[in-house]
Amino acid sequence: METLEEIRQKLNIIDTKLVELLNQRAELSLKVGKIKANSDDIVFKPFREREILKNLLKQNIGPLPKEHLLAIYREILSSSRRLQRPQVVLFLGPEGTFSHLAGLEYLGQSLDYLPKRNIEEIFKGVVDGEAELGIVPLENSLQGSVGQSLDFFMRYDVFIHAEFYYRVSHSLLSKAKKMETITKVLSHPQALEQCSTWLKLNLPDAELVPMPSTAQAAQKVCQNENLAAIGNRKLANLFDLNILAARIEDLPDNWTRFLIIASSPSEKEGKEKTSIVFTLPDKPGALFEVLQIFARERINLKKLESRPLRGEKWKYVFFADVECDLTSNEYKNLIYDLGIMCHTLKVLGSYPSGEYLDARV
Ligand SMILES: C=C(O[C@@H]1C=C(C(=O)O)C=C[C@H]1O)C(=O)O
Repeated sequence: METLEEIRQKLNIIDTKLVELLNQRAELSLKVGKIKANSDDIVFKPFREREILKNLLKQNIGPLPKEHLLAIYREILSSSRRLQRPQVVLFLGPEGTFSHLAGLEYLGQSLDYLPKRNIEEIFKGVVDGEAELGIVPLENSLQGSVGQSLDFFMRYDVFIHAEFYYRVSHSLLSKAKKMETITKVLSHPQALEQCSTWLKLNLPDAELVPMPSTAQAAQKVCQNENLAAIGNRKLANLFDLNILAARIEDLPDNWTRFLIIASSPSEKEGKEKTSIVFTLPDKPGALFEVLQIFARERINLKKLESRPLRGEKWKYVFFADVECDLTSNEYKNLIYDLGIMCHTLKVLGSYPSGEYLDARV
């Protein structure tokens, strides 16, 4: 059997080779960066990245687990983008929110994450060029759409580049080491609600205190051992807290869909989903005609939601996701027909269909 010393020597040799290869890769990223610098092309190419990850998974014969390979590569891609150009991404703050943690997992650590106080500031910042990218929460599998995000797509000139799904799983976090000392539990009202059965069973006497975000709750409980916060388990690292209980949500299959937005449209090919917003003339069959076009072309409608049209009472704007690339040439005539049927029509962008990132891994 090999001795520990021998194995360590082999690891050293492999690490040396890995560093060499990573630097060769970085050289190529810098070259790509120079090419992109001569155009107004954005650096982040989600479709290309997904192809890379897919191919890697095919080649991986183990024993490295798939999740580890993906996590390592997400950081390699993050660094590659950063080498091409410094990248700022706006998210709904403060630091430690689900938006922030989801973004870190999807886009990696090499970006500058800039917190914003509300969703509108994310849209505004992207349009004004304060950042190349923004992360916006669009909908939750249990609670439905984030109405504000839908509304701002109507009002700001931004494009969707990618979507991904992030698991919402809650932990009980505290400076205390045991649950017995906890007298108050702090969190965002939705998180408290999502864990209400667990709380009744395990901390029936604790006072529940609503906070503006799970991240602010985690920050606050650092002050006192009698307090606990509910939020993502990663907040434990961020705020140096203990995880007293994990996966305490009542319904475990809880996911939030996030979108990555930018101020210019996405790359040209290989996209699987398209989001549009439209308003309709006030006449019988107006929505039916639009849906009929999709049915005729055998295009699968993944989402259709109406929202009040700002400034015009009892008028509505529709937000739809379809399962095809409406920006491709193939659908030129269809877009033309839709344009005639709709009062206003805006194609928000086409993008690859999203991955499910499991924060519990
Ligand atoms: C290198 C590129 O830019 C980015 C980085 C990638 C990489 O390091 O492989 C892939 C896609 C882009 O998000 C590219 O566009 O090919």
